[in-house]
Amino acid sequence: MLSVEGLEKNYRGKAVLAGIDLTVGAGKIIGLVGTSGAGKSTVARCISGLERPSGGVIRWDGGRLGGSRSRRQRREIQTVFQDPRASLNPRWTVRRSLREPLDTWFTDRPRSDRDAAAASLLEQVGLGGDYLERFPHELSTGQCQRICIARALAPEPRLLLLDEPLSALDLPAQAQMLDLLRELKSVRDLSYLFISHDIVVVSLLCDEVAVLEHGRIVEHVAAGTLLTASAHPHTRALIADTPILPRRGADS
Ligand SMILES: Nc1ncnc2c1ncn2[C@@H]1O[C@H](COP(=O)(O)OP(=O)(O)OP(=O)(O)O)[C@@H](O)[C@H]1O
Repeated sequence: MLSVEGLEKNYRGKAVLAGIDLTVGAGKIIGLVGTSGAGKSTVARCISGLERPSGGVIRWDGGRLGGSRSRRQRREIQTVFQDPRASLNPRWTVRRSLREPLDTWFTDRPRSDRDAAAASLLEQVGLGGDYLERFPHELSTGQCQRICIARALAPEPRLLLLDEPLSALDLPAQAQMLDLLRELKSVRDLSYLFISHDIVVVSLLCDEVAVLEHGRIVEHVAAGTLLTASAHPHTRALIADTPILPRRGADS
């Protein structure tokens, strides 16, 4: 489905991405983990078309994803960003935020179908119809992120780029969001590129994980063995820096 080959990005002559190779197959959840500044969001912005790569090739179903993209290419890859409040228009009700992508992508569908689709999207992200008339300031950050996910799902994408979607949320909301992402993937035909600085979260959600350090992928690991059998020193350092993991030999 998605393949990234030798992706490079320079900002003012400084290499931020130095040859990234990444594949997201159908139905897969691929994690991209790294510390702040490693280049994770730059990868997402290049895939989504917000940034023009300095080198390398991005392919979608074998076809090149360049600067100008087909309507189908734009519809099939959607992004969810880190800060849900910044992603929503504060003056729009939830109904309007959900109708906007439906009206953009499905002008051919009757208005009643688009109304029904907005209500259905809301239900799929675990919020009832009484949220339709609310504004973002009347919602929790977790509820705002659910609306952002519903908006991303509205165009019926095949791939979601999830760029730190949990980092604005408290721990209970993060756990609920992980459950929601698993559920959505199982009921819709979706793949995820899940970007996070949190190695525990990626190990819980993903099938495979790429570890990014200073714009290079230093290791690709099966998520099931990420915390126990990863070999690269940077991955071990990320694990060691994670406070909620019990330390071997620590006082109990
Ligand atoms: N538009 C830009 N112009 C110049 N430098 C940039 C630009 N965008 C990102 N950078 C630099 O590129 C590097 C990677 O940034 P990026 O946002 O991709 O990292 P990240 O891993 O997503 O970090 P974080 O988790 O903090 O967002 C950083 O050093 C950043 O300062």
